[in-house]
Formats: sequence, C-alpha cells, structure tokens
Amino acid sequence: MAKVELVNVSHSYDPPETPESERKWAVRDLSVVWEDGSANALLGPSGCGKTTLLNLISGLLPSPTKGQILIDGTDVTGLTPRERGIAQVFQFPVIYDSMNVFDNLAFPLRNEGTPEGEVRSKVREVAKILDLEEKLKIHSSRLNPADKQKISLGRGIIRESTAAVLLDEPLTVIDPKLKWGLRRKLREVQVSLQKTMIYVTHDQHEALTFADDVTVVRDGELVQKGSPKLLHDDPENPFIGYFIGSPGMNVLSCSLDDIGLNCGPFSIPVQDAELRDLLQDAQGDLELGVRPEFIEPHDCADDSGCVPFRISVVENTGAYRILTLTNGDVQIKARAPENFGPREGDTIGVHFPERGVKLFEDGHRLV
Ligand SMILES: Nc1ncnc2c1ncn2[C@@H]1O[C@H](COP(=O)(O)OP(=O)(O)OP(=O)(O)O)[C@@H](O)[C@H]1O
Repeated sequence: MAKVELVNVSHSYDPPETPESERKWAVRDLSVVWEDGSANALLGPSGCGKTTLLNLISGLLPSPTKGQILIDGTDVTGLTPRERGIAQVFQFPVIYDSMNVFDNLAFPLRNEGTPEGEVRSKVREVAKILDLEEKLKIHSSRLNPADKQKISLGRGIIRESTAAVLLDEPLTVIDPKLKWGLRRKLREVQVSLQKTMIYVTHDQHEALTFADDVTVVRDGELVQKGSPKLLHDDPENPFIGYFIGSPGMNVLSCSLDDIGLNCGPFSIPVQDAELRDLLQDAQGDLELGVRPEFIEPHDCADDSGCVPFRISVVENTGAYRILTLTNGDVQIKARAPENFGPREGDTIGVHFPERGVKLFEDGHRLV
C-alpha cells in the first residue's frame, strides 16, 4: 500500500479555452496527504467535489486542470487507473453476475497472469477475511447486495500491488439491516490489512465510524482534516461545528457588551480578563459555538448565571433527550438526561459553561 498525496489540485469541467475568470471550479487548490496504511474518510455535502477528487486520485479523470497527484512520492498525474494501481469500490457492486464468487475474486489475478496455485490460495485468504468462504461456489447473481459489495472490495484488495482502495459511498444500495455488518467489515478489513483506504461519503456517521482521519471538503476546498475527536472538539470554523455532531453545534451571532457576549435577547457573562481583551481587539463578526451536549439545562429558570429559555420541542432518543429551546429569535438545541423533568412549553434556565464555548471571528476559530 502507499501514501497518496494531492498537491495544489484544482479541477474545472469547463472546456480548456474558457477564460480563467469564467471558470467554475469543482475542486480548488486542494493539498492533502493520506498516509500509507491509513483509514481515511473524505466527507462533505452533496456537490462539494468528492467524486471529482476520487476520480482524480484513481485516474478515471487522468489530469486535474492544475496540480499534481503523487503516490508514494511519484507523480502519477496523467497515468491510467491501471498504471496507478488504485482500486475503486463504487456505490453499486461491480462484479460479473455470470461468474461464481471464486471466479469473481480470482479475476484481477488471472487477468495479470498469476499462476493458478497462487490464485487459489489468495482467493481463499481474501474470502476468509470477508466471510465469503462458504459462498465461493455460489453464482454471484444469487447473493444479496452486501455480499456483492464484499466481492467488489475483495477484488480491490486481492492484488498485493494495489496502492490504495477508494470506497465511493459503498453502503448506498445496502439494505439498512445489512448496512451495520458491512460497515463493521470494511473497518475490520482496513485494520487487519493496514491498507490505505479513502472512504467517500456525505454521511458523518459512516465517516466517523470508519476513519481515523477525516478530510472535510466544502465547495471544492479543504475545510479541516483530523481525527473524529479533533473535528468534534476543536472545529476550525462554524461549518465544521455544525456539520459534525448530531445535532450539530449551536452557532449564534454575538457581540461584546458590558456583561459579556451579547447574543441578541440575552448576554452570556465573560469573567476571564484575557478573553475579554481578545474579544475587544477582534474587528470582525463574532460567532459563538456551543455543542448541545455542553449546554447545561436546569429545571429552575432563576438559577444565577442561567439564561431563561422556553422548551419548544422534546425529542426522546432512548438514552437522552434533545431539547429545542427558544429565547426571542434565538433557537438552540441542548441535550438533557432521560429523567429531565420539565416538558414542552415550560421555561427553564440554561448555563453555557466556558469550557464548552468556542468563539469564531469572520468564520475562523478565535478561541
Ligand atoms: N462531468 C461533469 N461536468 C460538469 N460539471 C460536473 C461534472 N461532474 C461534476 N460536476 C460539477 O462539479 C461539482 C462537484 O461535483 P462532484 O460530483 O464531484 O461532487 P460530490 O461531492 O461527489 O457530489 P455528490 O455527493 O452529490 O455526488 C458540482 O458542482 C457538479 O455539478
């Protein structure tokens, strides 16, 4: 397996003669390194450029408009997918329905003239990893979509020379009942084989459960890259705060007043003198971000330091409750324990603990 690297990659689907000022960019000046043997996710909303990036890495799109693609430090820009040794697993399983499972898995090896004895042992090894051993003689058309997708993955990992495996929304057509098992299997395969994998999805749950390192893209640009914990605890901007987490971070416009952070109908006290100085120096637009799990709802609206909020919706998740709270035109989500007493329509007090509050200036993290 190998290290995969994008260096200042930009891509536009416009014809080459299109003037620079009129071009629409699917990917913009994106540089990123995915380390050898790492489990990665490429996460972003629909239309942000994920598929374009995958096709640029695999070689289905041979060259970006600008920039380079490196595999283990070698420039592979312009090379074919075969020359790059990148395997791709698509949304729909790509297998030969006319073949049995064994022949499907053997296909990439036979295609490159591997001796039959080696093909047999390699197919058995991969079938064991994928729990397909008992199904090797079954006609592939008779398998469920999850097993078909396992074959697609098997065909990707069976060749030692594969540099990286790209997974493009691989659970899209999988029945919800089988999704969990296949998702766990993908992760298990990556951990046991330590192959470089890049899992593309718009679903944060899939990204965060598969990957050790998540690259978030928006409008063709890299927004933040890091561990699921880093993205959750230390978002670099309000987009990451809102996009990661369920529900996402509450983001409120605010400004500094005599009490502290004025969010419109209420102010949150700022005790820390250093933080006050920092906010006083800030020239740009300020936003406050706080995750629902850090907000502390109290059943008494008069607790000192608490801001009164009306409960407009209570959602039960089984383990905890998600409260939708309103104060004037400000609406936030908070997490409350299952035994939290107040109900919809009640007024409660909300405390914003300093450790849970992030501050952004002009869309960039300040504190
Ligand atoms: N073949 C193409 N010709 C012209 N524009 C394209 C083409 N493919 C993609 N685009 C545009 O490039 C941008 C990025 O698209 P892309 O499919 O890479 O995003 P995505 O994140 O994979 O989206 P989705 O999750 O919906 O598949 C979009 O604005 C899209 O309309």
